[in-house]
Parts: sequence; structure tokens; C-alpha cells
Amino acid sequence: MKVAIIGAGNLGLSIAKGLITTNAITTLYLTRRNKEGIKSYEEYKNVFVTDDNKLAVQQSDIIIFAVQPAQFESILLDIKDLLHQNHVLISTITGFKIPRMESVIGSDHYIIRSMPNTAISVGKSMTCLCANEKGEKRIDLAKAIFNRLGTTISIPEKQMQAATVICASGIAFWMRLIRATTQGAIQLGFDAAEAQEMAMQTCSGAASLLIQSGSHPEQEIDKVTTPKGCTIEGLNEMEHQGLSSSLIKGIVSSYEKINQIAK
Ligand SMILES: NC(=O)C1=CN([C@@H]2O[C@H](COP(=O)(O)OP(=O)(O)OC[C@H]3O[C@@H](n4cnc5c(N)ncnc54)[C@H](OP(=O)(O)O)[C@@H]3O)[C@@H](O)[C@H]2O)C=CC1
Ligand SMILES: O=C(O)[C@@H]1CCC=N1
Repeated sequence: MKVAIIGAGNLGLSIAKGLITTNAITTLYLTRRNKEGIKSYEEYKNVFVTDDNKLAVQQSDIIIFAVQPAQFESILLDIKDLLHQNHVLISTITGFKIPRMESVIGSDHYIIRSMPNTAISVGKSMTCLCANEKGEKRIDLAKAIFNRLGTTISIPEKQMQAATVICASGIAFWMRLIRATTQGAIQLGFDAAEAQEMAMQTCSGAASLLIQSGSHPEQEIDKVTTPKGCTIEGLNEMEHQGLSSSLIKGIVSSYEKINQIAK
């Protein structure tokens, strides 16, 4: 695969790390204006760093866009004439809808919208995908790429904003919960490193248990909550303080914000 990542920032570099560590690429072009900031990636075999988006597009078959939404349109205009019909264009841009991309470059391109999260750097991204009509013919290719770097699902484009909240922002929500658990563990007497290890591994175990068993969370919770025990005492106190409610409200606020951004 000859891949270009246009906009090697937080997400673009996370994708790059995933592609490099899984040996998924033949060549990988990474672009940003301040290319000195990513020079160290040239140490990897077949990875090239440049501030020239046109060069990256000309040297690649799959173009992944990971710039900020406000930067995207001018970049599309800039590279538009270099795009050929075999290029597969994968956007990660929040709120930038496929019809808007088509209005700039035309609809006769394989266009895929993806919503990964930063765990893509360690092969654990939950990535949601949708495509334009032509892009549907390359959705299996996109799935193959992102399945190497985690898990994928295809969704209608109208659900992309919601998917952004749950999966892309979602990783930050889960990390805040891990941090809060760590703080609780420190208060109970563990040192910070031990506390974080315990919080992270317990979180990972909970997710793995649900993924592998296919259970509903409450089925597994029932196995943990001894009658009159400490787990139900803690859980009920968390719910009195609004744990589920605050998570749901946060998710809805995040969704309202993303809908404003996408307008
Ligand atoms: N961060 C995340 O977890 C997620 C982000 N997204 C989406 O991905 C996109 C990128 O987000 P994020 O990585 O956080 O943003 P960053 O700001 O970290 O990265 C954007 C990068 O684009 C580069 N850039 C800007 N203009 C150009 C240009 N003309 N040519 C080439 N590169 C350019 C910037 O570098 P320089 O200024 O040096 O050019 C910067 O490194 C956004 O649209 C975001 O909504 C989606 C899912 C998750
Ligand atoms: O916070 C944001 O707006 C972007 C989209 C999802 C992750 N980061």
C-alpha cells in the first residue's frame, strides 16, 4: 500500500504509528507545514516526511486526510487536479460531510469517511466508516486497513457525528474514568504507578470480558455485587451522585457541540 497522511498531527501520527508497526505500508508519506516536527519518522523504512501535499498525493494510492476541519477545503482545492480515479480518499475530518467533499473535487472518486480514535496507534481503534456511491466499491479495502488497526463498523453517514462522540471523543471519556479510579486508589493507599496499573488493567479486563462473553454489562455486574456487599454499596453511591446520568449528559452535550461544528 502506498499511503499518504495529509496532516500528521495527533490523529495522523497515531494512524502512522499503527501502519508502521503493523508493516501495512509499501511507502508512507507524512505531511505537515512544519515538517521539522515529524522529521524523526524518516528513521522508519519507506517513510517520507514532507510539507508538499502535492508530492505526497502523486506518490500514493491511498490518501488519508487528518487536518483540522477549517484546513480541509483549501487542501482539497490544492490537490484536486492531481487526483486520479484510482486514488482512494479517506477523510477523518470531523463534521466534513461527503457531499461537501464532492462539491470540491467531484463525485467520481472513491471517497470514504472514517472516524477512528487515537488507540489506532496501538492497533485498538474502534473505527466507523461510510462512503460515497463510488467509494462503496473500496469500503472493503478501508475495512481491511482499519481492521489491522482495531475494529471497524460501517454506518450511514448521518450517524457519523454520533459515532465521533462515542468512539473518537469516547476514548477521552474512558481515560477520565481511569484517572478518577486512579485517584481513588491513591486515596486508598496505593502509589500513583500501582494505582494507574490497577485502574487500566481492570478497565481493560471489563471491556475484554464483555467483548468475549457477549454479555450485557448488568449480567456481569450481578456476578460481582455480593448482597449487602461493598460493590453494590459503592455502585449505588456513584449512581446517587449521578454517574450514569453525568456520562449520558456529557455524551449528549458533546453531540450538540459536534452538530454546531458541522453546520
Ligand atoms: N485527535 C483525535 O483524537 C481525533 C481527531 N479527528 C479529526 O482529525 C483531524 C485532525 O485532528 P488532530 O490530529 O487532533 O489535529 P492536529 O491539529 O493535531 O493535526 C492536524 C495537523 O495538520 C497539519 N496541517 C495543517 N495544515 C496543513 C496543510 N496545509 N498541509 C499539511 N498538513 C497541515 C498540522 O501541522 P502544521 O500546522 O505543521 O501544518 C497538524 O499537524 C480533525 O479534523 C479532527 O476533527 C477525528 C477523530 C479523532
Ligand atoms: O474534540 C474534537 O472535536 C475532535 C473530534 C473527535 C476527537 N477530537
